[in-house]
Amino acid sequence: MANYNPDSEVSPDETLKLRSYKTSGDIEVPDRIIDQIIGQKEAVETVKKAAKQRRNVLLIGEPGVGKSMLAKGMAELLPPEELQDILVYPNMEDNHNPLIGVMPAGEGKNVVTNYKVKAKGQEERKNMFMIAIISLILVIGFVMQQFLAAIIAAGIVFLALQQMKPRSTVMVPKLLINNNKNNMAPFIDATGAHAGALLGDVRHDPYQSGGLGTPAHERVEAGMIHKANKGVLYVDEIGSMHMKTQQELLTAMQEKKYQITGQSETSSGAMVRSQEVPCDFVLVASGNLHVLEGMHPALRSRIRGYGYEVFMKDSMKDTEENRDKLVQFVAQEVKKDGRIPHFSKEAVAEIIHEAQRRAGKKDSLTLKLRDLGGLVRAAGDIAKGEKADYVTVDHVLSAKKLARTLEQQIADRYIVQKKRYRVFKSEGGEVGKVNGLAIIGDRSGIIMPIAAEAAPAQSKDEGKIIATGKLGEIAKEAVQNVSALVKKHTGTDISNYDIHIQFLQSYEGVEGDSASVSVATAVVSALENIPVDQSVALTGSLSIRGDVLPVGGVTGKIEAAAEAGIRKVLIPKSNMEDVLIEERYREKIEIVPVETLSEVLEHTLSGKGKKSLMDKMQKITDMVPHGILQKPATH
Ligand SMILES: Nc1ncnc2c1ncn2[C@@H]1O[C@H](COP(=O)(O)OP(=O)(O)OP(=O)(O)O)[C@@H](O)[C@H]1O
Repeated sequence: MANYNPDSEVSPDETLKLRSYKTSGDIEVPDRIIDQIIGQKEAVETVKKAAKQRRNVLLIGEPGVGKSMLAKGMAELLPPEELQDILVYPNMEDNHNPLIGVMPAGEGKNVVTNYKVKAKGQEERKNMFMIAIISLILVIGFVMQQFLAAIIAAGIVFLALQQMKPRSTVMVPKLLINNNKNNMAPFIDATGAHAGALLGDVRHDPYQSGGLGTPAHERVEAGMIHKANKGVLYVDEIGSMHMKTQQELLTAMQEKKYQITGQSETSSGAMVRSQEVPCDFVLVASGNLHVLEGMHPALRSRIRGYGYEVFMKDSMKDTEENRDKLVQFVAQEVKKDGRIPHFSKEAVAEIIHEAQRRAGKKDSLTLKLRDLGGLVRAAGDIAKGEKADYVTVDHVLSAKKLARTLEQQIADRYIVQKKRYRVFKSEGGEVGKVNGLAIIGDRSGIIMPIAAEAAPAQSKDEGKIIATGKLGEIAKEAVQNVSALVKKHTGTDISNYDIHIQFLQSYEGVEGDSASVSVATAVVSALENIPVDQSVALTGSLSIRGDVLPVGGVTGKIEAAAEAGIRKVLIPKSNMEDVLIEERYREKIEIVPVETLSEVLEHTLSGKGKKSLMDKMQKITDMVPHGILQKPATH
């Protein structure tokens, strides 16, 4: 039996249940949203605390890790008995300043109904009075046998009374916020809302005069801040909200009430300003780290001072217990979808395997569960299309092929295009040309060919490094790093040369940080005029000591290389445990871990000149006991 961990969120009984299931249908899904949130223990604890104390929360993290789920879960935890109804009444003394009434949830409707009954009674009494007068005129006329005169007189009196008929003195209030006392506290998602929707508005009235207009109080519209009263107001990407709107949001948060006025200055609604309307909400703001740049400093400091900030995780440790949570996740997603069949135990295991791959680092499971949920649904759809009773491993594997992300599709097309136009080769040798590897998006690998040319320096003083494009800075740094190394072991002084570096058809979204080993190899090849084996691709970051340092996304990169027909791929040794390539690629490609630049050159350079260069390097390494070309010392 698995060891029981006292800190665990799952009890031993539950653990057993999770392990002995046949399909995901046997797994119980918790009712509360907060209990459905997986792998974000600290964030969940914080939100529970914040709900108790009615504190604001700022959630920072990658997309699809459960930020909005946490906000919804928080709304469930807030006490519903505090819910209120809000009414807006006409103000007889100042039509432009409607009055606000607040009462316990559920009562607002009754108040409005009472007013409506009263208004109807008054109307009926007026109509009765009119009918009585007209009837009297007609009777008198008929008695006096003055039929035509009686009818004309009745008509005139009818029109006159209609004109003179005073407006009802009973004006029905408008139910601005209608809650049910059995409801949970409101959860309002104000992501991307403009000022009017967020802060409330007063509609424009084209018939303001002549008695045809709509009374001001009826034109008042509640904002999301008011609808979130006693509940949660959730704003994702808060940094993209207009500064002025953020400022108003802060005011509303501090005051817990906010007057409603017309947001458009040219509208008649702008003349109307209601009494203060309660908006006692808890703000849950979210976004990725960049969001902080666009966030109003005072709003941020308010949350920091009177609330909590949480950095959400994007992966969790690959333990038995956490795998169990993913089992629960699959069951949840199937239940939420409501149309797809449940997963067999093996199919769930395949989803867990995909979670390992997507984490991109060793012993981890991804927590980007929105994307993983997409895979669950895609596999479910395939099984449903086949009228299968449950989802099998094959369905998941087909879904993986089918449900490729945009970045993966771009990467696929890229490989096809680059092959067609021979931007890169996967065989033979070429001087100064290296098949680098890069990542676009989250985890899609692509081949990024790099070309280097070395020519004697044009200027007398010193050669130049000419690297263009978005990745130019990285290239320059790589060449600077490599220059000391090259000089040491080949005796060639890079500064006597102008070195041109080009990233061939590099794609805009490429993260080029891991290209420095490739750049260095291309430069050495160009300087020494030794071809690079084009059936090899490589990735790695180069230190000035000549060590190859770890990089991200190795799995995606290796798969892209295999897909492109490359036979051998060099990766930093310290990344070896992060490799989780799919079975079908294992046969296709040899993965070689490397620790130093000399190992890289050993595997990439080919043909004439290689041996003498390697010998030269060896000699220098022997001469420099703690030399830069040695393997790093292991302690
Ligand atoms: N930690 C989690 N536990 C369980 N399910 C999750 C988790 N994170 C995401 N999901 C699944 O992904 C869906 C989307 O998650 P959610 O909307 O909360 O992400 P988010 O972090 O708010 O993303 P974004 O910032 O892009 O809106 C959820 O409805 C749920 O199905």
